[in-house]
Amino acid sequence: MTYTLVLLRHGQSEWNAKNLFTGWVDVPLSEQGEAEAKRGGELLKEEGILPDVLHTSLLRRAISTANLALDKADRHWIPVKRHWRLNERHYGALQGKDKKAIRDEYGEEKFMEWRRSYDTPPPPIEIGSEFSQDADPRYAGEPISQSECLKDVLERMLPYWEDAIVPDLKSGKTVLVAAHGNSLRAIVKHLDGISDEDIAGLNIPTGIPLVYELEEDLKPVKQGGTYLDADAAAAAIQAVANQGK
Ligand SMILES: O=C(O)[C@@H](CO)OP(=O)(O)O
Repeated sequence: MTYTLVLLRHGQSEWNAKNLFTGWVDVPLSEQGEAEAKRGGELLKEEGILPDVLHTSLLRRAISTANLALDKADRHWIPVKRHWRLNERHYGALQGKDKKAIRDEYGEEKFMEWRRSYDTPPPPIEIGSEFSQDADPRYAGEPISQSECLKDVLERMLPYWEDAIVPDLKSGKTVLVAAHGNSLRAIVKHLDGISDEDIAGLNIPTGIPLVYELEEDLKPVKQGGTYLDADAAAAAIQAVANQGK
């Protein structure tokens, strides 16, 4: 028997459209992002991949995407679990900054190190500043960060993966995880056993379901899983890679 896991990055957000570093800032979907989310749900329905349970981050772009997609798939009624451990990577002092402006100011190498290196976090965000989450009640009492690299994301995501997602998979449920570019990169790195170096080259497109069939030991039947719209995914992956240029 295999287990079915569907990973869904939120549709385009208003800040994706403006090319701003977002991280934990809770921005809404753009109109295009809403359309992507609905299309994601239609793809699930067309393929007959119908989630039994939903896991989301605490950020509205993931929550809204899941709601729109599941409504299209007639699965709006399934149980939901949410956790900050599925949030986007905390982008530290870069949150709210224009990607191209940061690239122009610091150069391509530093820009890519902050965006995609496995273990170099951006500079920490100042407590109390406009785009900091330190006073946000949804994180009260939680060990939240002031900046994260992908390694940090993987380490804070794994307890939730093991304690909440794996049990749902092992009970035979089709599991939908609606989350973010970098929290999903962490899950994919873990599932596919991607090296710290190679993960830098992996980007996840917005709004296109990525389906993994997993063996009993949770190894993917097919490395990299399957995007339900492969052509759209290839184009959208390139667009993410080109951000800031
Ligand atoms: O700004 C962000 O939070 C993320 C995702 O949109 O960007 P990047 O792809 O540059 O890691």
